[in-house]
Formats: sequence, C-alpha cells, structure tokens
Amino acid sequence: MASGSSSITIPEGFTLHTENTSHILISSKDEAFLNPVQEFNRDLSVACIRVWSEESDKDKETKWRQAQDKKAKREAEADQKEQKRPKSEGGQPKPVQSVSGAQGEITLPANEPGPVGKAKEYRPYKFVLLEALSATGLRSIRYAKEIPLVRYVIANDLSASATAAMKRNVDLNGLGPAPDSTEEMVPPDEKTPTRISHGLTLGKVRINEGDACALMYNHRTEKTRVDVVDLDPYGTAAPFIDAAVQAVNDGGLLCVTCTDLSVLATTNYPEKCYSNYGGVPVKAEYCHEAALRLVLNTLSTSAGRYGRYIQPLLSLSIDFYVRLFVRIQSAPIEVKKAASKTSMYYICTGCQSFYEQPLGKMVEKVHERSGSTNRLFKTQVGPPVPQKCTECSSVLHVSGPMWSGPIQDSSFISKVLEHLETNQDKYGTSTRMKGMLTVAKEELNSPFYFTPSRVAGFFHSTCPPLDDVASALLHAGHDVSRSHACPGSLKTNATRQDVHDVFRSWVKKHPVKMEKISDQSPAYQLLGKEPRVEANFKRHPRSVTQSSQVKLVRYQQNPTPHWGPGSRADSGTKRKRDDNEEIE
Ligand SMILES: C[S@@+](CC[C@H](N)C(=O)[O-])C[C@H]1O[C@@H](n2cnc3c(N)ncnc32)[C@H](O)[C@@H]1O
Ligand SMILES: [Zn+2]
Repeated sequence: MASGSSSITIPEGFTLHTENTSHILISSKDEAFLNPVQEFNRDLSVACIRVWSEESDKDKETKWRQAQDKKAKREAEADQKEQKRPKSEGGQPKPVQSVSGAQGEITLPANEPGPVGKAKEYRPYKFVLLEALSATGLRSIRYAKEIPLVRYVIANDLSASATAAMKRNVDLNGLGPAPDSTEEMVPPDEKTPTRISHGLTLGKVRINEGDACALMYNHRTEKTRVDVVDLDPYGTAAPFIDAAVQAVNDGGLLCVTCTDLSVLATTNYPEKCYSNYGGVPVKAEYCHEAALRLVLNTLSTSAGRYGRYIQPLLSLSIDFYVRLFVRIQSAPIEVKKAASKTSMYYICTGCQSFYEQPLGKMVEKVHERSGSTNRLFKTQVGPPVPQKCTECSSVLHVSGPMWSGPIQDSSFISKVLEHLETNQDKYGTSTRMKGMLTVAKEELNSPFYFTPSRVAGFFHSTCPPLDDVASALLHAGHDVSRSHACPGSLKTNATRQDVHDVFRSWVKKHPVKMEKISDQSPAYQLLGKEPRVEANFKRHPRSVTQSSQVKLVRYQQNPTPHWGPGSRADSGTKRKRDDNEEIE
C-alpha cells in the first residue's frame, strides 16, 4: 500500500503522479487520460460530497431516532394496556421505569430496555458512489480515501487500457480486494446487480469496464440505485444525463462536469447547444451563468420524465468548464413546479438587457372553509417585451429555455466552507475553493450578472466604481451580490432599466461627449432617457460584503501545458477531437 510516495517502487515506463492523498502511475504509452489542472474540480468534489454525506447521515440519524422513540412509545402503550387487562384475561402487571425520549418522558416496563438501552446503536450510513467515466481512477481513489462515509466506489470506464491503469492504481493505493479474497464477483445482495457485476472487482474501489450509460441504466431500479453519481466526461455530459438522473437514490447527489463551453457559452454553435441541452445559448457577458442554467435545464427536464426533480446545491463556472452539484428527489408536486422555474430570455443585441419569459406558473388558492391550499399550474402570458429593446431599441435574440430557479444553496455552501475552515491543509487548492465558495454562497439567485465596465461601454461613459454602482442599487431598495462566474461583476434583483438609471445619474455628474455618438446608436437611445430617480452613490454599508473582499481566482494563475479540457488519451476509445469541446 502506498502511504507515502517514498515507499513506492515505480516500474519502468511509468512516472508517479501524486495528488493529495493518492498516487497513480502514468504510463509513457498515455493509456488513460489525466488532467492535473482538474485538481481543483476533484478537491471541490471531495469537499462537497463529504459535506453532502455527513448532512444526509445526520438526517438519517434524526429519522432513525424518531422511529426508535415512536416504537418505544408504542411498545410502552401496549404494555400499559396489557397491565390494565384483568388477570382473568391474562393481564400481567409489570413494575415500571421511566426513560426520556424525543417524545418526552415515556413509561416502560422495568424489565425491558428503553430507547437508549435497547438501541442497537445508530450505525452511520455508508454510501455508494458511481464514477461513470473514471480514466486513471484518480478521482474514485481520492473519494474512497478522503470521504469517511464511503462504503465503496464503482469506478467505470469504457476503455480497456483505462481500466487496466485503474486496477494498477487502485492496488497501489491499497483499495483493491483483500489479499485473501477468493471471490471474483460482487455478491448478489450488494447494490450492484449480478448481471453487470461480471468483471467488477471487489474492494473499496470496484472497477467496471463498460459503457457508462449501460452501467447506470442497470442501477435505475429503486433497489439498485446508488447514492452519488459523478459525470466527468470529455466535452459534454449530455449523453449520460438521462441514465444518471435515474441511477441516483432519493436525496442523492449528482455531480456533473461539462467542458464544452464553446457550445454552452458562445453563440458559435446554437444548433449543437440545442441538440445537447435542449436550449439555445446567450450572446452577452453573462454567457457563463447562462451555461450553468442550460445544463440545469437539461438535468431538470431529464429528471422530470421519471417523476424526479433537482435541487441545485452548487453551480460553478470554472476556467474552461462548468461543475454542478444537484440533489435528486422524487415528488410529483415538485416536478409540476419545473415549468415555472424554466424561462426563455429575449437578449438585446445592443445593450444586453434581458427580458424573461417564464414557461409556466403556479397559482396557489387557499380554500376558504378548510384552509387547505390548492395548487394550479398554468401557462404564462407573453411576450414580456415588444419587438425591440425598450431601453435602446435594438433587435432582440431569443435564448433558452433554461433553468431560472435558484442555482446556489447558501446553507449547503456554508457547510462546505465550515468544513474547509477546519480542513484547509487537506486540499491543495483550498485558497481558491474558499474564494469561489464565499462568492457563490452570497450570490443572488436571480439571473444575470453585469459588469459596470461593460454597461459604461454601452453608455460611452466613464466607468463608475463597482461599490458606487452597488451602493446606488442598494439605496434604491434592491439587493446586490457578486457573481463567482466573472470578476468585477454584480448581480441584482433590479431590472436593467433600474441599472441603466444608475448610469444615467452617473452621466449627469460625468458627462458624455454627445457629438461623437450617432443618433442611430444604442448609446444615443440609452442616454436619451431621463433617470426616473436620481441615484445615491454614497457608500452603502452593505456594498462591502465578505465576497467583495475575496480576490476571485477565476483562471488558474499559471496555466500549465495541461490547460484546457485536454484531448483523449491514446486508448481503445480514441476518436477524433471535437473542436467544439474547447473554449478558446
Ligand atoms: C475526462 S476523462 C475522465 C477523467 C476523470 N474523471 C478524472 O477526474 O481524472 C473521460 C473518460 O471517459 C471515458 N469514456 C468515454 N466515453 C465513455 C462511455 N460511453 N462509457 C464509459 N467511459 C467512457 C474515456 O475513456 C475517458 O477515460
Ligand atoms: Zn437594448
């Protein structure tokens, strides 16, 4: 077992790569893909899955204790009844004792243990994780070593050379089958159905060679579902999403990477974005947030087909990819709400104002007599805007449909930050993790961010300081936050007209040379309107938040030769590189 790299013998033709707790051998034949730059993605995933597992274990323990208390109470009541029955009917009075449970003081027969005494102690819930596209197995190995509640990880890859590398790496880290194990297959009572377990090794990381979708479809029944699915493909995760949303247990976690940002975050390939994600991308500075919302829309609509819905916990746009963590649950009423969390957006080609067109709405009606709430699901009125932008009269483009609901869960993110606070030394990229998570935690969930410099560009004006713009919006009664997706950006629940009014007020104090502005230009239209209220630029106390103090490291400071999503390894699955998978 490799506890420290010094004790490892490196075979000829291999080099040792160490990331955090784990070591892998890299063959000179380039047989499995590894992108060292993705250490941040793997660190973040270890932390998020760990926090998710500890939180879901706490929930399970609470439910278990409540069930124990209920059971004890039921048994106590049954015994009391028994005592009251006349002896002639076989009633047996018993001496009694009192114990405290969550339900208060419970009276139990003295010779029977109460909830505490009886308690088979609560055993923490150990979970199963499936990494559908594992390559060298580094990610799976780290999960198995660094997340205490992991029962086992199923590490899968289609490529024979990748699974050979994985086997070597799993053994190197001491996570393979026990040396005395004679079994070759996982027993049938395990989560893995026997029909797919052929060739699946035993141990804490169990290797499967096969197609990711076939494996996940084999885990879609309630009995065979796993707790966490991780998709970290080349390019898009789209082909794997239908299978993945079915393979996750209720309350389980789905982690998704997509590196095809030239599809998701530019308008160079709208047709491809539509076929992969069922939505059309945005041409505006907030394209990275739109990319997250497009992927969430795919997850939501795919889950909805199976009576399931998504709860986004953390959605990050990082370097050349997006990484999302969503909880999957089953509940018909929540599935019905999905259309009202989905919108098309009309995006102005002149000033990037956006106009939201939700696809559905939910109307709640409280029944007068019973007080019960009836929920009705309706279509939406539209369009939300005339044919031209009401701010600058430019043409509008349609984008979406995409997810318009919350993209961050601040209470989940706070827990990940708490975990990080006491475990900073456990992650090589903890400074960057803290920065991104702090901004994401405070991020407003309403779309979309803007940068004062870009808006100033539309006005042909000087650029007001970020804090001045934030203060003006706060004084006007709006909320503001930063966005993790773009340094120097602001999010607000104010409309673009409100934001533009702030700039119109700014321009009154910092005049623009109108002689240089054509009367046909968007700037002329923007400047031609009077602000409805004069902005107050005095520093607002809430303009300085925790996240304003974070220097956002959006791009890796020293891009290495591995920068970018990388190309496929020279394996059995090698195919021509898809130009759309890399963002320039
Ligand atoms: C980007 S790499 C995975 C990197 C890995 N998750 C990590 O963190 O190092 C993608 C892997 O997916 C595998 N792959 C591609 N298509 C697949 C499929 N349909 N089923 C299973 N594996 C597949 C490739 O062989 C490759 O090893
Ligand atoms: Zn406009």
